[in-house]
Amino acid sequence: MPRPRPSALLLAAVATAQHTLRLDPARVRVPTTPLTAELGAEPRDYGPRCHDEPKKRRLRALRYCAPSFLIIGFGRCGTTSLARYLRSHPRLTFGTRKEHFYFSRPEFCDLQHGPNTSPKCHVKAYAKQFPIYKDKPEKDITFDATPLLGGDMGVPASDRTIAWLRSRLPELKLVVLIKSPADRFMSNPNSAAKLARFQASLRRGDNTMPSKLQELLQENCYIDKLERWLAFFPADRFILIKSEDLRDEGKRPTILNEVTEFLGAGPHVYGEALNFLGNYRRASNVTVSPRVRTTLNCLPRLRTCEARLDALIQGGTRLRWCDEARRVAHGMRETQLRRSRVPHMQPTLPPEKRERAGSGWFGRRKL
Ligand SMILES: Nc1ncnc2c1ncn2[C@@H]1O[C@H](COP(=O)(O)OS(=O)(=O)O)[C@@H](OP(=O)(O)O)[C@H]1O
Repeated sequence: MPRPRPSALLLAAVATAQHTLRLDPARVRVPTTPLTAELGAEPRDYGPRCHDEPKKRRLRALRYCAPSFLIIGFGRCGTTSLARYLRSHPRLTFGTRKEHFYFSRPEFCDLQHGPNTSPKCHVKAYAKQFPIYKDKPEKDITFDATPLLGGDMGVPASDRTIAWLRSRLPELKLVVLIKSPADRFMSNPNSAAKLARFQASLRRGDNTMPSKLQELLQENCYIDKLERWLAFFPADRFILIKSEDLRDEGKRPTILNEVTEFLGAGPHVYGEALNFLGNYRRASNVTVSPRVRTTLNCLPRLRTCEARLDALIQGGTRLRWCDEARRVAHGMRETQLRRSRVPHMQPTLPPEKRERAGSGWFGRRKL
Protein backbone atom coordinates (compact mmCIF):
# COMPACT_ATOMS: atom_id res chain seq x y z
CA MET A 1 0.00 0.00 0.00
CA PRO A 2 1.66 3.31 -1.08
CA ARG A 3 2.10 5.80 1.75
CA PRO A 4 1.03 9.45 1.26
CA ARG A 5 4.07 11.53 0.23
CA PRO A 6 4.88 14.39 2.66
CA SER A 7 5.71 17.71 1.09
CA ALA A 8 9.24 19.13 1.45
CA LEU A 9 7.82 22.07 3.41
CA LEU A 10 6.21 19.77 5.97
CA LEU A 11 9.38 17.75 6.34
CA ALA A 12 11.39 20.91 6.99
CA ALA A 13 8.88 22.00 9.64
CA VAL A 14 9.36 18.86 11.69
CA ALA A 15 13.14 18.69 11.37
CA THR A 16 13.60 20.50 14.68
CA ALA A 17 11.38 20.16 17.73
CA GLN A 18 9.93 23.60 18.30
CA HIS A 19 6.95 23.12 20.52
CA THR A 20 7.08 19.59 21.89
CA LEU A 21 9.37 18.70 24.79
CA ARG A 22 11.75 15.76 25.06
CA LEU A 23 13.45 14.45 28.16
CA ASP A 24 17.22 14.43 28.29
CA PRO A 25 18.27 10.83 29.11
CA ALA A 26 21.55 12.12 30.58
CA ARG A 27 19.66 14.09 33.25
CA VAL A 28 17.08 11.46 34.23
CA ARG A 29 18.41 9.74 37.32
CA VAL A 30 15.45 7.49 38.19
CA PRO A 31 16.66 3.98 39.09
CA THR A 32 15.26 1.32 36.77
CA THR A 33 12.78 -1.12 38.32
CA PRO A 34 13.68 -4.62 37.15
CA LEU A 35 10.98 -6.75 35.54
CA THR A 36 10.25 -9.67 37.85
CA ALA A 37 7.85 -12.59 38.23
CA GLU A 38 6.45 -10.79 41.28
CA LEU A 39 5.32 -7.97 39.00
CA GLY A 40 3.97 -10.57 36.55
CA ALA A 41 6.53 -9.39 34.02
CA GLU A 42 9.57 -11.54 33.46
CA PRO A 43 12.03 -10.30 30.85
CA ARG A 44 11.03 -12.72 28.07
CA ASP A 45 9.22 -12.72 24.75
CA TYR A 46 5.44 -12.57 25.25
CA GLY A 47 4.58 -12.87 21.55
CA PRO A 48 4.07 -10.40 18.70
CA ARG A 49 2.20 -7.10 18.97
CA CYS A 50 0.03 -7.93 15.93
CA HIS A 51 -1.83 -11.03 14.85
CA ASP A 52 -3.87 -11.78 11.72
CA GLU A 53 -7.58 -12.47 11.69
CA PRO A 54 -8.02 -16.05 10.33
CA LYS A 55 -8.78 -15.82 6.58
CA LYS A 56 -12.26 -17.37 6.78
CA ARG A 57 -13.33 -14.87 9.48
CA ARG A 58 -11.91 -11.80 7.73
CA LEU A 59 -15.14 -9.87 7.26
CA ARG A 60 -13.99 -6.41 8.37
CA ALA A 61 -10.75 -6.73 10.31
CA LEU A 62 -7.55 -7.87 8.63
CA ARG A 63 -5.55 -8.08 11.81
CA TYR A 64 -5.20 -6.68 15.32
CA CYS A 65 -2.29 -4.70 16.71
CA ALA A 66 -1.64 -3.76 20.33
CA PRO A 67 -0.64 -0.09 20.66
CA SER A 68 2.60 1.37 19.33
CA PHE A 69 2.10 4.31 21.63
CA LEU A 70 -0.04 5.52 24.51
CA ILE A 71 -1.35 8.95 25.45
CA ILE A 72 -1.02 8.42 29.19
CA GLY A 73 -2.35 11.76 30.39
CA PHE A 74 -2.69 14.00 32.02
CA GLY A 75 -6.50 14.06 32.11
CA ARG A 76 -8.09 17.49 31.54
CA CYS A 77 -5.10 18.61 29.44
CA GLY A 78 -6.67 18.08 26.00
CA THR A 79 -6.22 14.30 25.62
CA THR A 80 -9.59 13.97 23.84
CA SER A 81 -8.67 16.58 21.25
CA LEU A 82 -5.17 15.16 20.76
CA ALA A 83 -6.57 11.65 20.24
CA ARG A 84 -9.08 13.02 17.71
CA TYR A 85 -6.42 14.96 15.79
CA LEU A 86 -4.07 11.99 15.68
CA ARG A 87 -6.86 9.66 14.62
CA SER A 88 -7.33 11.74 11.49
CA HIS A 89 -3.74 10.96 10.44
CA PRO A 90 -3.87 8.32 7.65
CA ARG A 91 -1.71 5.86 9.60
CA LEU A 92 -3.08 6.25 13.13
CA THR A 93 -6.09 4.70 14.91
CA PHE A 94 -7.20 4.36 18.54
CA GLY A 95 -9.21 1.23 17.79
CA THR A 96 -12.62 0.66 19.29
CA ARG A 97 -12.55 3.67 21.66
CA LYS A 98 -10.31 6.50 22.86
CA GLU A 99 -9.92 5.25 26.45
CA HIS A 100 -9.83 1.47 26.83
CA PHE A 101 -9.24 1.25 30.61
CA TYR A 102 -7.98 -2.24 29.80
CA PHE A 103 -5.87 -2.58 32.95
CA SER A 104 -8.45 -1.47 35.47
CA ARG A 105 -11.71 -3.11 34.35
CA PRO A 106 -12.55 -6.59 35.69
CA GLU A 107 -13.88 -7.76 32.32
CA PHE A 108 -10.45 -7.10 30.78
CA CYS A 109 -7.06 -7.41 32.49
CA ASP A 110 -7.45 -5.74 35.87
CA LEU A 111 -3.94 -5.30 37.25
CA GLN A 112 -5.02 -2.58 39.65
CA HIS A 113 -6.15 -4.88 42.42
CA GLY A 114 -3.47 -7.58 42.33
CA PRO A 115 -1.81 -10.09 40.04
CA ASN A 116 -3.92 -11.39 37.18
CA THR A 117 -3.28 -14.47 35.06
CA SER A 118 -6.53 -14.32 33.08
CA PRO A 119 -6.29 -15.00 29.31
CA LYS A 120 -7.41 -11.35 28.92
CA CYS A 121 -3.92 -10.40 30.07
CA HIS A 122 -2.30 -11.76 26.92
CA VAL A 123 -1.02 -9.29 24.33
CA LYS A 124 -3.30 -10.98 21.81
CA ALA A 125 -6.38 -10.15 23.90
CA TYR A 126 -5.35 -6.49 24.34
CA ALA A 127 -4.63 -6.28 20.59
CA LYS A 128 -8.26 -7.31 19.89
CA GLN A 129 -9.27 -3.78 20.94
CA PHE A 130 -7.30 -2.37 18.00
CA PRO A 131 -8.51 -3.84 14.70
CA ILE A 132 -6.86 -2.90 11.41
CA TYR A 133 -9.73 -2.80 8.96
CA LYS A 134 -9.76 -4.20 5.45
CA ASP A 135 -10.93 -0.92 3.97
CA LYS A 136 -8.16 1.10 5.70
CA PRO A 137 -5.14 -1.19 5.87
CA GLU A 138 -2.79 1.82 5.91
CA LYS A 139 -4.04 2.69 9.46
CA ASP A 140 -1.51 0.42 11.08
CA ILE A 141 -0.21 2.47 14.03
CA THR A 142 -2.53 1.94 16.99
CA PHE A 143 -2.78 3.85 20.25
CA ASP A 144 -4.68 3.93 23.53
CA ALA A 145 -5.45 7.28 25.19
CA THR A 146 -6.37 6.03 28.68
CA PRO A 147 -5.04 8.57 31.23
CA LEU A 148 -2.84 6.05 33.04
CA LEU A 149 -0.77 8.69 34.82
CA GLY A 150 -3.65 9.43 37.16
CA GLY A 151 -3.38 12.59 39.18
CA ASP A 152 -6.31 14.22 40.91
CA MET A 153 -8.59 13.05 38.07
CA GLY A 154 -8.10 9.34 38.36
CA VAL A 155 -6.31 6.33 39.70
CA PRO A 156 -2.74 6.00 38.44
CA ALA A 157 -1.78 2.72 36.79
CA SER A 158 -0.24 0.20 39.18
CA ASP A 159 3.42 -0.85 38.86
CA ARG A 160 2.07 -4.19 37.60
CA THR A 161 0.35 -2.41 34.71
CA ILE A 162 3.44 -0.40 33.77
CA ALA A 163 5.58 -3.56 34.02
CA TRP A 164 3.04 -5.44 31.86
CA LEU A 165 3.31 -2.75 29.18
CA ARG A 166 7.11 -2.63 29.35
CA SER A 167 7.49 -6.42 29.10
CA ARG A 168 4.77 -7.14 26.53
CA LEU A 169 5.20 -4.05 24.35
CA PRO A 170 8.90 -3.21 24.69
CA GLU A 171 8.91 -0.69 21.82
CA LEU A 172 6.05 1.37 23.26
CA LYS A 173 6.28 5.19 23.07
CA LEU A 174 4.53 7.55 25.47
CA VAL A 175 2.84 10.86 24.80
CA VAL A 176 2.16 13.17 27.75
CA LEU A 177 0.17 16.39 27.92
CA ILE A 178 0.85 18.81 30.76
CA LYS A 179 -0.85 22.05 31.75
CA SER A 180 -0.55 24.87 34.26
CA PRO A 181 -1.48 23.16 37.57
CA ALA A 182 -4.01 25.87 38.48
CA ASP A 183 -5.83 25.56 35.15
CA ARG A 184 -5.82 21.80 35.21
CA PHE A 185 -7.12 21.87 38.72
CA MET A 186 -9.89 24.29 37.74
CA SER A 187 -10.86 22.02 34.88
CA ASN A 188 -11.47 19.13 37.26
CA PRO A 189 -15.18 18.83 38.18
CA ASN A 190 -14.28 17.63 41.67
CA SER A 191 -11.91 20.47 42.51
CA ALA A 192 -13.58 23.40 40.76
CA ALA A 193 -16.14 23.88 43.55
CA LYS A 194 -13.41 23.76 46.21
CA LEU A 195 -11.38 26.29 44.30
CA ALA A 196 -14.38 28.56 43.86
CA ARG A 197 -14.92 28.45 47.65
CA PHE A 198 -11.26 29.31 48.14
CA GLN A 199 -11.60 32.29 45.77
CA ALA A 200 -14.61 33.50 47.73
CA SER A 201 -12.72 33.15 51.01
CA LEU A 202 -9.89 35.27 49.59
CA ARG A 203 -12.37 38.00 48.76
CA ARG A 204 -13.48 37.93 52.38
CA GLY A 205 -9.84 38.34 53.42
CA ASP A 206 -9.46 34.88 54.91
CA ASN A 207 -6.33 33.63 53.20
CA THR A 208 -6.27 30.10 54.57
CA MET A 209 -6.24 27.43 51.91
CA PRO A 210 -8.06 24.28 53.04
CA SER A 211 -5.56 21.49 53.51
CA LYS A 212 -7.68 19.20 51.29
CA LEU A 213 -7.20 21.69 48.46
CA GLN A 214 -3.45 21.75 48.98
CA GLU A 215 -3.42 17.96 49.01
CA LEU A 216 -5.36 17.76 45.74
CA LEU A 217 -3.18 20.40 44.12
CA GLN A 218 -0.13 18.37 44.99
CA GLU A 219 -1.58 15.71 42.68
CA ASN A 220 -0.55 18.06 39.87
CA CYS A 221 3.10 17.46 40.64
CA TYR A 222 3.64 15.96 37.19
CA ILE A 223 7.22 14.86 37.76
CA ASP A 224 6.17 12.64 40.68
CA LYS A 225 3.78 10.77 38.40
CA LEU A 226 6.21 10.62 35.48
CA GLU A 227 9.01 9.21 37.62
CA ARG A 228 6.98 6.05 38.23
CA TRP A 229 6.98 5.45 34.45
CA LEU A 230 10.62 6.49 34.10
CA ALA A 231 11.46 3.63 36.44
CA PHE A 232 10.33 1.27 33.65
CA PHE A 233 10.69 3.13 30.35
CA PRO A 234 13.79 4.93 29.01
CA ALA A 235 13.59 8.71 28.87
CA ASP A 236 13.79 8.86 25.07
CA ARG A 237 10.42 7.09 24.79
CA PHE A 238 8.54 10.13 26.12
CA ILE A 239 7.31 13.20 24.27
CA LEU A 240 5.66 16.00 26.26
CA ILE A 241 3.29 18.65 24.98
CA LYS A 242 2.26 21.74 26.87
CA SER A 243 -1.53 21.95 26.72
CA GLU A 244 -1.22 25.75 26.42
CA ASP A 245 0.75 25.24 23.17
CA LEU A 246 -1.72 22.70 21.78
CA ARG A 247 -4.51 25.19 22.46
CA ASP A 248 -2.70 27.69 20.18
CA GLU A 249 -4.07 27.18 16.66
CA GLY A 250 -0.86 28.52 15.12
CA LYS A 251 1.29 25.94 16.90
CA ARG A 252 -1.12 23.00 16.64
CA PRO A 253 -0.10 21.67 13.16
CA THR A 254 3.61 21.85 14.02
CA ILE A 255 3.04 20.06 17.34
CA LEU A 256 1.16 17.26 15.61
CA ASN A 257 3.85 16.85 13.00
CA GLU A 258 6.52 16.75 15.69
CA VAL A 259 4.52 14.05 17.47
CA THR A 260 4.00 11.93 14.35
CA GLU A 261 7.66 12.33 13.43
CA PHE A 262 8.50 10.95 16.90
CA LEU A 263 6.09 8.07 16.28
CA GLY A 264 7.57 7.33 12.88
CA ALA A 265 4.27 8.07 11.14
CA GLY A 266 5.36 11.01 8.99
CA PRO A 267 3.73 14.43 8.65
CA HIS A 268 0.18 15.14 7.54
CA VAL A 269 -2.02 18.10 6.62
CA TYR A 270 -4.89 17.92 9.14
CA GLY A 271 -7.23 20.61 7.80
CA GLU A 272 -10.69 20.81 9.37
CA ALA A 273 -9.93 18.08 11.92
CA LEU A 274 -7.92 20.59 13.94
CA ASN A 275 -10.98 22.75 14.66
CA PHE A 276 -12.19 20.26 17.27
CA LEU A 277 -11.94 21.23 20.95
CA GLY A 278 -13.01 18.30 23.12
CA ASN A 279 -14.52 18.59 26.61
CA TYR A 280 -14.29 22.35 26.57
CA ARG A 281 -15.02 23.67 30.13
CA ARG A 282 -17.36 20.78 30.67
CA ALA A 283 -16.42 20.79 34.29
CA SER A 284 -17.22 24.30 35.34
CA ASN A 285 -17.78 27.75 34.02
CA VAL A 286 -15.88 29.30 36.93
CA THR A 287 -12.73 31.02 35.80
CA VAL A 288 -9.75 31.15 38.07
CA SER A 289 -8.75 34.75 38.77
CA PRO A 290 -5.22 35.84 37.75
CA ARG A 291 -4.36 36.36 41.41
CA VAL A 292 -5.48 32.90 42.50
CA ARG A 293 -3.88 31.37 39.42
CA THR A 294 -0.57 32.95 40.40
CA THR A 295 -1.00 31.91 44.02
CA LEU A 296 -1.56 28.31 43.06
CA ASN A 297 1.01 27.98 40.26
CA CYS A 298 3.62 29.64 42.46
CA LEU A 299 2.97 27.54 45.59
CA PRO A 300 6.49 26.58 46.72
CA ARG A 301 5.72 22.86 46.50
CA LEU A 302 4.41 23.13 42.94
CA ARG A 303 7.28 25.40 41.89
CA THR A 304 9.66 22.72 43.07
CA CYS A 305 7.79 20.18 40.96
CA GLU A 306 7.94 22.53 37.94
CA ALA A 307 11.70 23.01 38.43
CA ARG A 308 12.30 19.26 38.83
CA LEU A 309 10.53 18.51 35.57
CA ASP A 310 12.16 21.46 33.80
CA ALA A 311 15.58 20.17 34.80
CA LEU A 312 14.95 16.98 32.80
CA ILE A 313 13.81 18.67 29.61
CA GLN A 314 16.18 19.17 26.69
CA GLY A 315 17.03 22.71 25.65
CA GLY A 316 16.80 24.71 28.88
CA THR A 317 13.82 26.18 30.71
CA ARG A 318 10.60 25.41 28.88
CA LEU A 319 7.96 25.41 31.64
CA ARG A 320 7.05 28.79 33.05
CA TRP A 321 3.66 28.33 34.65
CA CYS A 322 4.47 30.42 37.70
CA ASP A 323 6.27 33.18 35.76
CA GLU A 324 3.59 33.20 33.07
CA ALA A 325 0.81 33.48 35.66
CA ARG A 326 2.65 36.40 37.28
CA ARG A 327 2.98 38.11 33.91
CA VAL A 328 -0.76 37.78 33.23
CA ALA A 329 -1.50 39.09 36.74
CA HIS A 330 0.38 42.31 35.80
CA GLY A 331 2.65 42.31 38.81
CA MET A 332 -0.27 41.68 41.19
CA ARG A 333 1.21 40.06 44.28
CA GLU A 334 0.01 36.58 44.92
CA THR A 335 -1.94 35.98 48.05
CA GLN A 336 0.18 35.31 51.09
CA LEU A 337 -1.41 32.17 52.37
CA ARG A 338 -1.65 31.57 56.06
CA ARG A 339 -0.76 28.17 57.35
CA SER A 340 -3.80 25.91 57.60
CA ARG A 341 -4.74 25.41 61.21
CA VAL A 342 -3.32 22.19 62.65
CA PRO A 343 -5.92 20.40 64.81
CA HIS A 344 -4.92 20.66 68.48
CA MET A 345 -4.52 17.15 69.85
CA GLN A 346 -4.85 16.35 73.56
CA PRO A 347 -2.49 13.66 74.83
CA THR A 348 -4.28 10.62 76.29
CA LEU A 349 -4.16 10.90 80.09
CA PRO A 350 -3.60 7.97 82.50
CA PRO A 351 -6.93 6.73 84.15
CA GLU A 352 -6.58 8.52 87.53
CA LYS A 353 -5.79 11.85 85.88
CA ARG A 354 -8.65 11.34 83.44
CA GLU A 355 -11.08 11.03 86.37
CA ARG A 356 -9.82 14.24 87.94
CA ALA A 357 -9.73 16.02 84.63
CA GLY A 358 -13.29 14.85 83.89
CA SER A 359 -14.63 16.71 86.94
CA GLY A 360 -13.65 20.18 85.77
CA TRP A 361 -14.72 22.30 82.79
CA PHE A 362 -11.49 21.60 80.95
CA GLY A 363 -11.82 17.86 81.40
CA ARG A 364 -15.49 17.70 80.40
CA ARG A 365 -14.67 19.51 77.17
CA LYS A 366 -11.66 17.47 76.25
CA LEU A 367 -12.40 13.93 77.44
N1 LIG B 1 -6.65 21.46 21.41
C1 LIG B 1 -6.65 21.64 22.70
N2 LIG B 1 -5.55 22.11 23.31
C2 LIG B 1 -5.50 22.31 24.64
N3 LIG B 1 -6.54 22.09 25.46
C3 LIG B 1 -7.67 21.61 24.90
C4 LIG B 1 -7.77 21.36 23.51
N4 LIG B 1 -9.02 20.90 23.28
C5 LIG B 1 -9.66 20.86 24.45
N5 LIG B 1 -8.85 21.29 25.42
C6 LIG B 1 -9.15 21.44 26.86
O1 LIG B 1 -8.78 20.24 27.52
C7 LIG B 1 -9.65 20.02 28.63
C8 LIG B 1 -10.27 18.67 28.50
O2 LIG B 1 -9.22 17.75 28.56
P1 LIG B 1 -9.39 16.22 28.27
O3 LIG B 1 -10.03 16.00 26.96
O4 LIG B 1 -8.05 15.60 28.45
O5 LIG B 1 -10.38 15.79 29.43
S1 LIG B 1 -10.70 14.32 29.94
O6 LIG B 1 -9.63 13.98 30.90
O7 LIG B 1 -10.74 13.41 28.82
O8 LIG B 1 -12.01 14.45 30.64
C9 LIG B 1 -10.64 21.17 28.61
O9 LIG B 1 -10.07 22.15 29.46
P2 LIG B 1 -10.92 23.25 30.26
O10 LIG B 1 -11.70 24.01 29.23
O11 LIG B 1 -9.89 24.07 30.95
O12 LIG B 1 -11.80 22.48 31.21
C10 LIG B 1 -10.60 21.60 27.16
O13 LIG B 1 -11.00 22.93 26.96
